[in-house]
Amino acid sequence: MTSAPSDAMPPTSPFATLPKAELHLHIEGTLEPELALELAHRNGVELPFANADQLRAAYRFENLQSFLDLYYALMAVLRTESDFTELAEAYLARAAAQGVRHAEIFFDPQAHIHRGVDLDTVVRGLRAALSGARERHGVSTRLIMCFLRDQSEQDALAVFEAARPWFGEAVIGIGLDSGEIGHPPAKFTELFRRAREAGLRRVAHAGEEGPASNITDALDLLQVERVDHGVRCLEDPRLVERLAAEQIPLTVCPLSNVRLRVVDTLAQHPLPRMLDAGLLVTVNSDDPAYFGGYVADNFHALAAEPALDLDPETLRLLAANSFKASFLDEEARSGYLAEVTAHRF
Ligand SMILES: Nc1ncnc2[nH]cnc12
Ligand SMILES: [Zn+2]
Repeated sequence: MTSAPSDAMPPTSPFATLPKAELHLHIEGTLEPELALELAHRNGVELPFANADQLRAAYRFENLQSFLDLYYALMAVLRTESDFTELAEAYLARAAAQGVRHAEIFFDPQAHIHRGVDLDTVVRGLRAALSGARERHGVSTRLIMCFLRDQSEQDALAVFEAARPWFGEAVIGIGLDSGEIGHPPAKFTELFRRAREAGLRRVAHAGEEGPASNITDALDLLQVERVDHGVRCLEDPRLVERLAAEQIPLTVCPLSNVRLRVVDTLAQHPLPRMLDAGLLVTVNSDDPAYFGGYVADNFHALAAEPALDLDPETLRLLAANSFKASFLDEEARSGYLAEVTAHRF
């Protein structure tokens, strides 16, 4: 049995030290096969994979849904507070080694609550890792609670209300993820209205597999401040003009787009066209354990693809964009931007 290919950069890659913010990262998508098997063993969860190589070999996806099926199934191994701490701690160590200085981390509360793991277990576990991340790893962090668009708005609202005690200090915003086709933003107007009222930041996956109109609707109906993926915006020239004029950030995930067949090959990725159109594009890893690379691996893969023709200054711009698009305050943002400017490739 062969393993799925990896897009990991060589240890000498200059992109490992380029300071960057990661704005599109599902913590559950950082569950590496080795940790999944260890947690399965510890928690008495049976998995149909005998070893990490067998599990990795299953990481070949036809589309978003075929990935999501495995992603949700493997979450069964995450049961206790310390499982979530271990998961987040492993991500932070990897992120630091990839030049990440700030991470706005997604988690999927419904995916845990629906299988009997309560919200406090998840948030307490994640917080135990994130609270000292600045000191231990040099990475500042925020949490963004994502809602599953293929579930009802009623269910989302119940979880939103239960999470209120965590708003502010622990959870700074909400997002919208999971299967995009057939689940348009219009389904979640009340959820996002409540989030606005509660002073939370707002992002949504849109224009990954779904049409460009999902991006327009996420902006108009949900008043999102950032769009996750957004690559299909290019199908609507008026939307592109608007995104450029308003400098609405797009958190693009190149290796994810290849693995989930949003694009056929990295050489055909629309990122250069998005930059040419004046869009505020950032580079992110999405679900790095499943897609063959973390965020610096994404930078490295882009730089190594001749057809994309991205020079080092463009890659520096992408790193600068990641801080501009973050929810950091002005002072922190300008400190990080100065570090990006000073970076030597
Ligand atoms: N790429 C993706 N799109 C939608 N939902 C997700 N959940 C985790 N990764 C996702
Ligand atoms: Zn995502």
